[in-house]
Amino acid sequence: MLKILVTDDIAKTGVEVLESMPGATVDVRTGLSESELLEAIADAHALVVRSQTTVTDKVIQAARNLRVIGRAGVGVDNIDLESATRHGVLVINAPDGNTIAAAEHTFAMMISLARHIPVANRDLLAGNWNRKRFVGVELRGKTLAILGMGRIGTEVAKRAKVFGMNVIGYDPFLTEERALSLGIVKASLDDAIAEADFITVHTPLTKETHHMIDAARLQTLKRGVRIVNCARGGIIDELALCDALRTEQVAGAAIDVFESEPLREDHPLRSFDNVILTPHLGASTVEAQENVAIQVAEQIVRVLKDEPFDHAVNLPSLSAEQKARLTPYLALAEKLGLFAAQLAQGAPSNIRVTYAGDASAPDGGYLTRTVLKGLLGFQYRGEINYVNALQFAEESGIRVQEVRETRGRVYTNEISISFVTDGGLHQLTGTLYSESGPRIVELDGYPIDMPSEGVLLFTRHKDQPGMIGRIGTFLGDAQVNIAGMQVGRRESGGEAIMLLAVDRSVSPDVIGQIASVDGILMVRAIEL
Ligand SMILES: NC(=O)c1ccc[n+]([C@@H]2O[C@H](COP(=O)([O-])OP(=O)(O)OC[C@H]3O[C@@H](n4cnc5c(N)ncnc54)[C@H](O)[C@@H]3O)[C@@H](O)[C@H]2O)c1
Ligand SMILES: O=C(O)CC[C@@H](O)C(=O)O
Repeated sequence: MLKILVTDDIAKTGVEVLESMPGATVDVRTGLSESELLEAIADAHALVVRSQTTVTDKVIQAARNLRVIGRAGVGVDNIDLESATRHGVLVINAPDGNTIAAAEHTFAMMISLARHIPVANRDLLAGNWNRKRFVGVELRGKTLAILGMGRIGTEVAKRAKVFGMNVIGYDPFLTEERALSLGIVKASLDDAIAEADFITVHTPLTKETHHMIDAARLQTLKRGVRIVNCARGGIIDELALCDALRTEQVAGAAIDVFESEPLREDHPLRSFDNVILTPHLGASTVEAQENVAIQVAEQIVRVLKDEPFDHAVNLPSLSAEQKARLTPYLALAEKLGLFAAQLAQGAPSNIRVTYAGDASAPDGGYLTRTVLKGLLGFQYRGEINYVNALQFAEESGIRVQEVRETRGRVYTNEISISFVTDGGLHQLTGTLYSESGPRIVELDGYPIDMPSEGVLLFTRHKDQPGMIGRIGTFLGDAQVNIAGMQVGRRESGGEAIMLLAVDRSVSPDVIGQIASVDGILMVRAIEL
């Protein structure tokens, strides 16, 4: 039975999607202390969180069966991604379900700030009627700097244009062409903020964006600027912002997200009339919560069912067309990796994977991850998967190289692995026949043709009379039937290879007997 643990409040519709998965139990337990979380996650196969649960390295290490962490939302800064990747745990999110909610909240904050709505409301409820005190400013004609022109930044830009604002966008991935099509101006960070009457941030929180607006930058802004943060606490230095509010360098701020949440009761941001605070409500609409809960739940189910999934945060993303093209090659790549592991019998120091012809189209590294999953996963008892394969190789000092060639040497598509171990260099090539599926077509430089499945016996031996007969006799005596045979040699009397397809596993005793035959240089049982 698979266990799906949900530790933050997600919409009921999302929980229902999880509950509809046959063979799974869903355990919804919110508000857990760290020790309760460590206990609950120990046997969980999937974890679903929003932003309240902090998924640390300790939590990931305590999770013996964890395959996937789903974030019902965008930001994954509450998840230790590095640890998840190292432990082969997939992290997925729901990237677009709350875009509109967050953009609308940003706009609500900006208008409230411009027109003093929260403070005027409080004042009126206190019994006053102060029309002169709350004269605001218009958005029309003002300059808005948007830092981070992704999904939410783009939606904010569209709304700002409708309000007649001049919009400047800063984002390393913003092209002139896209800026033009949105009717905004692309600028560097410092140029964007220098002229702004309003600034809003929409980047993730990363090492680069942490305190992107700090004390020094606040001093370079136009006096009287208004600042909105509905992205992540920590992008703007909160204490520096408080100083700039005190000196009136900043005329107002609207903040939804904080460096530490919940915001502590004595935080200085709570003391300003011209500061609007909301408790991380950017994504809190009925629609957004349904969207993200369903989106993440559907992907969790797909991951647990070993079906193709979307929105992986710690794997490269692929288009539907790339996925469809890649699927048959994944099987071949994994079989080649498995074959290589059993051929090598020792850790490789160098692995080169060459993709040729139809197999060489860009794939975000998935095929190489799959080769490594087969190769290293066999040697390290399955602890390697698509998520951690490259990192594992790197940390183990294994040099992995990818080569792409437009044409195969013999076939229209080829995947070749060459790898070096203490025992020497091996090379293996596979291809995908449209009629008969994945085949092994080259082994250590000898052309062969075998399906990449079942039980195989590989020998390298001296090319001398009687070798094949003696190997056949050992197998016959052990009741192992031979289903197919490929032999190859470069010159008579030199070295030769033989690859046998057999009907059942060959015991280590039989392998030992074959290895002891005079003239046998290498023998391997290979199960694919
Ligand atoms: N308040 C909320 O409840 C709420 C809701 C949703 C999202 N968010 C936050 O908003 C952020 C943005 O969400 P999104 O859906 O637009 O994400 P997105 O990935 O679509 O956009 C983020 C953009 O930031 C840009 N960026 C990254 N580093 C940058 C840098 N150093 N300088 C400038 N730009 C940089 C990226 O290029 C990207 O275009 C999320 O990371 C999340 O933390 C908050
Ligand atoms: O879970 C939430 O409500 C917040 C989500 C938001 O911060 C996000 O990054 O998607």
